[in-house]
Amino acid sequence: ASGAVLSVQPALDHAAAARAEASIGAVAARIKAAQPGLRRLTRSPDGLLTAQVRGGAGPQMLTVDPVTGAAQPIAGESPAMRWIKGFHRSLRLGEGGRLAVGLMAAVMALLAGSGLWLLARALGGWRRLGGPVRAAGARGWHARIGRAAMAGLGLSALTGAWMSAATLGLVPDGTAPTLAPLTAAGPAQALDAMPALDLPLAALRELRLPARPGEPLVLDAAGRVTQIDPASGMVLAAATHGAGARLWDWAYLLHTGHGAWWLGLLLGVAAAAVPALAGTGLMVWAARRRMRVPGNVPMAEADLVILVGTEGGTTRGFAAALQRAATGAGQRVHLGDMNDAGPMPRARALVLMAATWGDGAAPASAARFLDRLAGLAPIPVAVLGFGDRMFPAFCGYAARVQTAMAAAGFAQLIPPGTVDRQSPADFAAWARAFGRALGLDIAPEHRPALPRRHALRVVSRRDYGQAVAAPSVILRLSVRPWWLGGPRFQPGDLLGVMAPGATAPRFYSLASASADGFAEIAVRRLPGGACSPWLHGLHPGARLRAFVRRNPAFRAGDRPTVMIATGCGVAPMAGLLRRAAPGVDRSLYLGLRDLDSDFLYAPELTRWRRDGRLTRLIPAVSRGAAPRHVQDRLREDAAALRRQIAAGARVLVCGSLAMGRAVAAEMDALLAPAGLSVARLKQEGRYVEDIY
Ligand SMILES: Cc1cc2nc3c(=O)[nH]c(=O)nc-3n(C[C@H](O)[C@H](O)[C@H](O)COP(=O)(O)O)c2cc1C
Repeated sequence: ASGAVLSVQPALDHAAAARAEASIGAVAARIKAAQPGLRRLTRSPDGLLTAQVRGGAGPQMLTVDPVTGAAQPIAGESPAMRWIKGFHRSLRLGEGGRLAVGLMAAVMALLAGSGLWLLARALGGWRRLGGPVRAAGARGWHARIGRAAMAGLGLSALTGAWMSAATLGLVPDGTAPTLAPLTAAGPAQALDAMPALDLPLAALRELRLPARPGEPLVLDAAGRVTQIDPASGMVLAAATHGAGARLWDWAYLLHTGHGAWWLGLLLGVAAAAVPALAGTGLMVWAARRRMRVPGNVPMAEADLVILVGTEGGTTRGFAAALQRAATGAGQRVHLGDMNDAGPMPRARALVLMAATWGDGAAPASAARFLDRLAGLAPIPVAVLGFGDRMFPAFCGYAARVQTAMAAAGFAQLIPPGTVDRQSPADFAAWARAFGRALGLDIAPEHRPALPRRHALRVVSRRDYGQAVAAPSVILRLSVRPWWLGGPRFQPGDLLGVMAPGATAPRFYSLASASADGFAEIAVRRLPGGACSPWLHGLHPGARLRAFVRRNPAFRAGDRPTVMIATGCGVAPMAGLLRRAAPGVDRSLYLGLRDLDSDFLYAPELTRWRRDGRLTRLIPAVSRGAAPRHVQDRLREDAAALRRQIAAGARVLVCGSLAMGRAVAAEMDALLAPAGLSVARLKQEGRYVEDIY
């Protein structure tokens, strides 16, 4: 905090300093004419000129204007600023305080470095360091704030440690070299006529004028200390600043921002991030403590290692049930995250329980697992996938893990299993088979609690598509604000709805953020569906209960975005646009049957097109004179799309499974000439699908 306050000073000094294009000699002459008692002239890195003047009233310090030579007494630092500076340098505790501050700076440099390393590891490598952070809550904020402030904090900490070491005499400081006094002869020349003073004012650090006749002038400028003969104005002797002093100068500049006021402000912002980092760090630590598993054995000592790949956290509940049952059967069990896989010398089996997210992608706690696989010694393995049969890549990530394990030489303990929609029966059946394979008599059971459900009320409905046999409805639902216990969500997150009598929830992409004050979904009526006919029967005033599932991959941010949607798939796109600001290139390829019947969000999209949030709206109308599908439109725009995506645009796709596949194939074809592919973009988190 003290650093953040002090960081403002260079900018203030910079603003206060008048600039002059003149030479040191000319400015010194001007000031000497106005202040005959001038003894010493110094220039701060920010450009403030200070004169020491000896007059009838004794020595005086003045701030001088290099253009006019006018001077005013220095107001002196405010007591508050002096106090803060003292605190910042030594906690106001003298030499011991200095040492403590130096050590704290060194520790901070280590923390910044190790924090960066951990972040790179969590994001999947140094090259992904700039990529999106998926973690939610305090963890996500800790990572984002840390990443933004890391360079500034590291720099402040390293240079601060160096400066503390210098004031303690451990490394050389910025003291200028001293020269042996020489005597000069003859009447003094005018300052503005001396060749040795013909240097730009910006190079000046200090100029000392002779106190007595016969003494030389001493100039510290441009990295050299010189003695100047007042009679000839020529250099008598010179010494350059040593490496130590130059290092000190750099450390001073980079630490304080004196001499680079904008750097000072940036460092100040970074310093202000420290309290935020401390707060979020503490929250992460507390959450970790709450997650501690009772009876957990370290990985290196366990007979059985259970590793979990989860994003939403539900898979962990199943894993804990297995851990408890196996522990009860006398096994020494380790339960941890797939990302933390390491040596397990005593284990006789490894269990991998992995959910799948975002069309076959790894969940957060397993993102790094496959990279670490090469370092593991093969032991028998059992893979259990968690997923949802609604998704095309059902348990796709678990299948990838299974293939990779086999390739790495891990024998299969039992065939891979799957758990659909967190089915307790699926899990119990797999667990019994697993127990038999290990000779354990276990029957673990786990019934996941439904996520907290919120009461919603239908506020309005808009009906579309009857005329073209695609009945769709946009339902706007009231929600309680989150600070009163209501749900928090972003466009693209999913609303889980359980129709009366249904056994499993259905998910709908949200077309609004909780900040909009309502939840909105678009529902296509599927004949014989478990949920959509029921939702289609709801009218304003009707009540329902629903929960929110985060879908952090489906975000647009402020990057150029290519959105591709058909039918009700336009809902999350509308949500993103509702919250978007103009000025970013966004295009929407929208598949529909008939412009007059099933053009959902037509008024909004037209408005957003006009106010600049949506750069292009490209409808693909599949019925009528010239039927088109979105993939046809993509093909027509191939060259432009290739350019945009190669330049970093994100692609978001939402709609039916068939459409998602057709679009991916078209995209692969049009991206190939740029050396890109859908798979590659997916890996970079730049091609995100929400297809069903
Ligand atoms: C946004 C999102 C994407 C999903 N993608 C898939 C998928 O591609 N394949 C699949 O089998 N399951 C998918 N699922 C279902 C989850 O894998 C399943 O709900 C799992 O039980 C979640 O486990 P977790 O809470 O431990 O992360 C997805 C779920 C969500 C919310």
